[in-house]
Amino acid sequence: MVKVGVVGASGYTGLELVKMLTSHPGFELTYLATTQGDTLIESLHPSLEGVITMPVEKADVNGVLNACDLVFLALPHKASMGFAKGLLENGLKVVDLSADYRLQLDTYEENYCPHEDKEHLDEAVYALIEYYREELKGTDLAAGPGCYPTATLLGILPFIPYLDTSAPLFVDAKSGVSGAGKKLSETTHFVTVNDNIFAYNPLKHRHAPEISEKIEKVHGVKMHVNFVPHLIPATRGELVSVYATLKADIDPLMVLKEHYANDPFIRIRDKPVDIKSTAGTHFCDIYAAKNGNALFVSSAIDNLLRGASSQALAAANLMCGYEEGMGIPVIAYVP
Ligand SMILES: NC(=O)C1=CN([C@@H]2O[C@H](COP(=O)(O)OP(=O)(O)OC[C@H]3O[C@@H](n4cnc5c(N)ncnc54)[C@H](OP(=O)(O)O)[C@@H]3O)[C@@H](O)[C@H]2O)C=CC1
Ligand SMILES: CC(=O)N[C@@H](CCC(=O)OP(=O)(O)O)C(=O)O
Repeated sequence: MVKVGVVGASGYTGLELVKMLTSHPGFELTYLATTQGDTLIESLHPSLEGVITMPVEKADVNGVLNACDLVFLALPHKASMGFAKGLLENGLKVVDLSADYRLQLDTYEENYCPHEDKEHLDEAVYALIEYYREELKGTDLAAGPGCYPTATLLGILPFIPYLDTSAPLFVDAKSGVSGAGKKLSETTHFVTVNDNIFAYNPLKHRHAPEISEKIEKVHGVKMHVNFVPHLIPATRGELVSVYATLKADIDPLMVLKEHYANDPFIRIRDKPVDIKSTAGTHFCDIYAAKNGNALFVSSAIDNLLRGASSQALAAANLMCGYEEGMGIPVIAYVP
């Protein structure tokens, strides 16, 4: 068994990791931490009462090094790299869910803050599983993609060779409120979100440069991404609609089916996709259609799982020589 820990265990993605790791056949959960510690996991998450009992420590690099072979960092940006540095220097395997190791240095510093661990940034593998599977098998540092970039890239990457790259690319994304993490804010307040839907940070969200950078890395094509996220009155789930212009006469569903023929966690749908069918799972459901040269691609994921924790777990599986799908959830919360 590989010994694993979760730092940030009180948060939403931390909880999802604990839920999956409790019954994972190849990983033994040996360390849990938050900023304060001194509690039990079932006290932080009463839903775990009767399922698992385990102490939660105050987060500490030496504590992780003594207890774990691999650690998941479910921490906010900036906090993560401060913590990861000491672990990586000591040879620990790290799967980071924040943005700290996702981007090349200039993109990161333009959109976040000065980087505090430049030394390890180049070693990080972007954990968009279907595109970086082989690299993940050989790395000690996986960087979990953002939830919106995950759904967007899985939908649009197969089409990049067929797009008119001089035409605008629009990404219209909708997310459940858990995408914002557990901290309280006016934007995520019940009264703001209930019976409501609204765009936020239109055309200037930090995930647009992440999507552009990864399109360029995979296809060598520079594309400006017009990205508009919306908040919807749902707890979890993300639906991304991409509007693009084709330069070639293709059958969109055939392109998707051929591209993902060997990817068991991508489901190509013949009808428009919905969030509920992926809630609680690692699946990304994708649908596409065209009208002349107008292309519509729609993808749905669970932001907490495929958008964060199950994608992190799939990366950890590959980093430890396990099957990608080991312990990965596939049964949706339906109805
Ligand atoms: N929510 C989502 O859908 C997605 C989230 N992510 C990323 O995953 C990461 C975690 O997100 P999420 O779980 O939603 O966030 P939450 O705010 O729900 O949880 C973050 C947790 O980190 C803990 N924490 C904060 N600072 C520190 C620190 N210095 N040391 C130890 N623990 C700390 C907090 O615990 P406490 O205050 O109790 O100590 C908190 O519980 C973020 O980087 C986020 O951007 C990525 C993709 C999707
Ligand atoms: C609904 C909501 O607020 N979502 C978050 C994105 C969450 C996520 O994937 O991403 P990071 O790891 O990059 O924070 C946002 O718009 O900032």
